[in-house]
Amino acid sequence: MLETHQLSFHFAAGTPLLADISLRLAPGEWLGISGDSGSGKSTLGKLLSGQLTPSQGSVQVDGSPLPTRGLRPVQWLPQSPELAVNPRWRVGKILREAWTPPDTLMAAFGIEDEWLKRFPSALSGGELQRVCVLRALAPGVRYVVADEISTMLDPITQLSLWQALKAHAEHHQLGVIVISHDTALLNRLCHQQWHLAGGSLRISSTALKAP
Ligand SMILES: Nc1ncnc2c1ncn2[C@@H]1O[C@H](COP(=O)(O)OP(=O)(O)OP(=O)(O)O)[C@@H](O)[C@H]1O
Repeated sequence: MLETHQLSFHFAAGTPLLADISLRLAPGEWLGISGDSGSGKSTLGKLLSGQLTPSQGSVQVDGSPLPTRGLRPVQWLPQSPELAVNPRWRVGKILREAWTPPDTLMAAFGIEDEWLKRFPSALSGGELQRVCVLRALAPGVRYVVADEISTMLDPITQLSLWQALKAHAEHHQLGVIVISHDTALLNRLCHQQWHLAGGSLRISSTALKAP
């Protein structure tokens, strides 16, 4: 179970951006988060994955705090994949630094062998995004925060990315948080949906889908 307990956060000398956020996500469950631009969705994603430290409260996986070193059990996937990779490494090294995915998964995510020899700048944003999503699915990862990951993809690639992630998540009981402005996407994918406004999360879908 991924849980936050009364999580609060403010940037240095700022007013609180997030206040008393408590949420729970079970393995295999999908949770959607919407909210206006600047409401703090990406900041929440970074807190959940351990990339930022809460001002107050905690994030726990199965009752334990997030580890401070080694593999992060909660992976945050940002909208802009080029910010998440070393531009001086070839794509193959970027991917295999995390793990070596089986060929079937490479195919499911539409990743071509030939890309692995290139540098990130020689891939399109959508191609690099798929590499980054697959990189985040290394064994030991339990939860993924997908922060507007499909915004830059065409509709067909978008669909195949979500199908591949869904199949993998079902098989490995991965919990997924989808951050998006796209209500239709959240309705389609998520068991529960929350809306972030004024620093607080409110349930935005009363009709919770069965996981
Ligand atoms: N390092 C930082 N220092 C100070 N303020 C920051 C920092 N990073 C983000 N912010 C501010 O925190 C607020 C929330 O940012 P965040 O990126 O979490 O919003 P968001 O809801 O994800 O927005 P969007 O939908 O536009 O991506 C914004 O007002 C932003 O300017």
